[in-house]
Amino acid sequence: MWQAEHVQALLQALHPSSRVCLDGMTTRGDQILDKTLAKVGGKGLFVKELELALESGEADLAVHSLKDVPMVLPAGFALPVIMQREDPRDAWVSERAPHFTALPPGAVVGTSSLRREMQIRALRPDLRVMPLRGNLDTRLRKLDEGQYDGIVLAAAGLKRLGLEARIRALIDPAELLPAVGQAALGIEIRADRADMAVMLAPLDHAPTHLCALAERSVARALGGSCSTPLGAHAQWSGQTLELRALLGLPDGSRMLRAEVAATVATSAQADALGLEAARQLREQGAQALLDQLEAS
Ligand SMILES: NCc1[nH]cc(CCC(=O)O)c1CC(=O)O
Repeated sequence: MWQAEHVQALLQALHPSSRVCLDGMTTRGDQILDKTLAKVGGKGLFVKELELALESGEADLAVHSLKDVPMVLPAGFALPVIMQREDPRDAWVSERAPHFTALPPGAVVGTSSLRREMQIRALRPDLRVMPLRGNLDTRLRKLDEGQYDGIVLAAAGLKRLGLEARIRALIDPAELLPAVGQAALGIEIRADRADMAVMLAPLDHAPTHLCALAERSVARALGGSCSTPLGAHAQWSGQTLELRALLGLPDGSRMLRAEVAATVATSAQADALGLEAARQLREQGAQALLDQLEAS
């Protein structure tokens, strides 16, 4: 809702003679909270219901956390706008230790993300990683009740909801590579709504958009799902796009890394950079890893 209200306010300011209305919806991803996302399975858990509203014309645009948007959109939909991203890092929230690497042996870390679990266990195989789901308040409450020694979640969500004070450490992407699209908002429309694309265009942030395309390209090329332990993070430094990607097993026993950079000005070049990262991962045996993940 914060994200939708944020876009509503920006759009309303851009188009004072229009009325921008909010139609709050929940999705399967919001409703099913007793399972990890990897176990709920299926693509588009956080977006499908919104696409139905776009399809029927009940809604003109849908605001998503880009992280939750599948790498391939269903036919007839488009994602013309990627907004400037918040802090893309993961955050460490704990009263017990200044960082998860400083926890005593056997301590319990909460996260339901296989990407986070893999990277935490690679650095600290002795820690116990336990499932943690629910909205931000629920996750913080479970921590405060003492079920975990610390939890890891996206810094962006905490910052947006004014909970930044809970952050004990912002984790360096070199230690914990963020998810594809983390901390960026994407706006989805029906592909035939050229009128909406024009109205929304000023909300797009070109550097974030290029980063997001590169990150999404590597994930798409590997053909994983939300249960694939995959991280990808791009940074734009004026002209050069730097992209890092990481694929491995949830227990952290195997991790493949790619790092690529190129001068990027167009969407096609950003896509190509993602493909190059995927190629590097495949060269190191990504397919065998993906097959092993699929079978497990
Ligand atoms: N459904 C998971 C999800 N999708 C987006 C965010 C956080 C905000 C963002 O990355 O934009 C989260 C929660 C989390 O990872 O802690």
